[in-house]
Amino acid sequence: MADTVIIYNPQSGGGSHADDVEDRADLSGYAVERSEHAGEAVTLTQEAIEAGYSTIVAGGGDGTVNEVVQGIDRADAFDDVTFGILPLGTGNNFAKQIGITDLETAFIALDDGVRRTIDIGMATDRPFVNSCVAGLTAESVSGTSGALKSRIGGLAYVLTTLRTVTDFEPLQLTIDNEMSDGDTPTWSGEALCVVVGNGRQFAADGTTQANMEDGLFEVAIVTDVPAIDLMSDAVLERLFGQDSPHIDRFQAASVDIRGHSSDPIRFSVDGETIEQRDLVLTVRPNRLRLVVGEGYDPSPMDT
Ligand SMILES: Nc1ncnc2c1ncn2[C@@H]1O[C@H](COP(=O)(O)OP(=O)(O)OP(=O)(O)O)[C@@H](O)[C@H]1O
Repeated sequence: MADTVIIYNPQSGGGSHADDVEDRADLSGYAVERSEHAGEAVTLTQEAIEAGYSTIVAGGGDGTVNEVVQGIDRADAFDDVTFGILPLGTGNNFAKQIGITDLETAFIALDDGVRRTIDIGMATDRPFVNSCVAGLTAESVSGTSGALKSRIGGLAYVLTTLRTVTDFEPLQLTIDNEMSDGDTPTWSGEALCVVVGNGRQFAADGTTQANMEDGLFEVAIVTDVPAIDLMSDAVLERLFGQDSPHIDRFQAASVDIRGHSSDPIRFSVDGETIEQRDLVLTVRPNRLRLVVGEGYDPSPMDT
């Protein structure tokens, strides 16, 4: 039996890749399981693990990545399997961050590439690889310019959302953090959004890469936005770039977010929306064994 299975979403990225995927998978001797409806990749992953596959590949976009990671978690198999990605979605945001830029690169990495073991985040009992955003969510991902992203990192996604939102009520929050030195500071106040990043695009120091193997989240609290025209990238960069007075940035091993109002807060956990008043986010250090591309630099902050 093959030891690698591709959990394939034929609808991702608008479809039309089925033949390429099946042919190329055949060449490498990988099995393919197609999902037939949203959410099915979770159960297909659990079944594949039960059947004995040791490398589980999400063939799709960020939604499929999310479902396969949920499946690995539900099978309690982080210690047993390696996770890979074929970037077949529209955005492929997470795949790009780990050097998996296109289909052929992905197959080369699966066949013979580097494996790293990265941190994952837990939003209570829901695993995430990229981010959890409270408040404003990154709805305008497609409208985010690459240039702005390369200058202010993953926050660019959230901040360009500000252009489409006119009446967003700030959240009243208390946030308890556990820092790497054991300190547990509390933040309390009004925030437009809180971005808890695990992925490489959420860099604490304003660069575009964060370390995904350091056991820490990169946290950014956007505290206020001046009432000026945000349409130009230059304005966003000036307001929210390095040392911005409008953002508090820090690293933490756990983040406990509690709303002051009785209304629930909207959280986007790797793109899935949940609504609740409180949420505890913890890092599970070095938890997910991952197939990465050549562009993946394990500790970009140190270079
Ligand atoms: N057979 C299917 N038919 C319809 N929807 C499906 C099917 N299989 C999976 N899905 C759903 O499609 C959603 C979107 O897929 P996915 O994220 O893989 O691609 P995408 O949206 O094109 O890419 P990205 O998220 O990277 O922009 C997933 O959340 C999944 O639940």
